[in-house]
Amino acid sequence: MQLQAMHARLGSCNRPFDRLTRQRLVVRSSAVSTSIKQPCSVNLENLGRAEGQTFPLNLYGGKKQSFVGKVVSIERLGGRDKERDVSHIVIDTGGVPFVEGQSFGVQPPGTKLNSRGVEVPQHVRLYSIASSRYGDSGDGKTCTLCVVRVIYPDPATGETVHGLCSNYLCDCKPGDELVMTGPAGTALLLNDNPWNKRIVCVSTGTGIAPFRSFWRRIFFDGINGQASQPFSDNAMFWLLSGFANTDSVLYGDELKAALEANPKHMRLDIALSLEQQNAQGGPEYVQDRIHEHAQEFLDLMASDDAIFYFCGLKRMYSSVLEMLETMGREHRGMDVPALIAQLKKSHRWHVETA
Ligand SMILES: Cc1cc2nc3c(=O)[nH]c(=O)nc-3n(C[C@H](O)[C@H](O)[C@H](O)COP(=O)(O)OP(=O)(O)OC[C@H]3O[C@@H](n4cnc5c(N)ncnc54)[C@H](O)[C@@H]3O)c2cc1C
Repeated sequence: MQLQAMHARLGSCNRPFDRLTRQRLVVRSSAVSTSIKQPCSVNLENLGRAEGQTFPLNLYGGKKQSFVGKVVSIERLGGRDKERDVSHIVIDTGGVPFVEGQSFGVQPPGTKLNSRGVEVPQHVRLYSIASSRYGDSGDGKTCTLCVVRVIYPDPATGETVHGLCSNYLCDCKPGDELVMTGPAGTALLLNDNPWNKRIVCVSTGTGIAPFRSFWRRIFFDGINGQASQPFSDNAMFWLLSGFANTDSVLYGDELKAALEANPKHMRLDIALSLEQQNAQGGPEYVQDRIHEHAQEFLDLMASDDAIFYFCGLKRMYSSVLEMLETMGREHRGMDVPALIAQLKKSHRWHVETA
């Protein structure tokens, strides 16, 4: 069904998680593992709660059953060389609810030996959900993952190592069934009224995945693929994202479309480390882009409403922190660590690093 028709049919009050109340959810699952029963029935009374929001949390996995997701489509996103091979994978979850900023777990097939030499199932890997709660098809039946294929030389032997789960996912085909867990995570939850907030997101590489769920939610979830709520005058979604080069930028066309449709409420800064130079003539990283907007960034940090989100590698976040401290000293003698502690306390500073 066309997205437009789907939205018209659903209406805003008939959406999957908007209408999620204390109810029992039945999800059909076909068996790919003997530990998974079908159909599985999940009691949604134990919802997560944080910052005044209620959301589904850890409905599947751990001591509970996993669920089975079915690959609907897989598309390669940018990155000509294999090292930056990223896949956009749409998965039919049967309607497992989630909210923007959460992750799903995927359990790759096979077993491994644990530290006691006992054969155990492979452990679950987490992947940020890159679609809004309604999925890219708008019917709340799918989620989208954005997965980079992990390939690296073993530091000891120099042999090429292929990450198990990322390669499994990047090689999957439509119709393949995945053992999944979740939804997990409360660190990056999008504020429940982003149309009335100033939201600043900083990412590198596939750290952009949860922020795609944000911009899908903010700009595309309404009828005709438009914003589903009116924006307040100063509402803003500002994405600062770092990639190696133009070819490896993820979701560039979609970001451009969102920017063109919402110039008053969206800002985009992309740093390309192999193509652009910072003020010192070195590679331009996302923290350099923050530095170029230092005054504005610090003003937002000192404001009483802006909300900050960071997602990417740990070293990206430490470089950003270092840069913010430098900026604080350069600009106003601001005590940036104290300010961040305050922002964290008021739930306006969210970090997820891997
Ligand atoms: C909350 C959360 C969200 C995540 N979201 C995403 C996402 O949206 N997209 C995504 O692609 N990934 C995401 N990840 C990472 C993902 O969970 C996996 O860790 C990743 O795909 C690697 O799993 P794998 O099974 O392929 O590799 P494994 O077989 O588990 O191998 C990975 C191991 O290799 C090591 N390693 C990796 N690269 C190198 C290197 N260059 N040199 C030396 N050692 C190395 C790692 O330290 C690790 O021990 C997320 C992680 C977390 C915690």
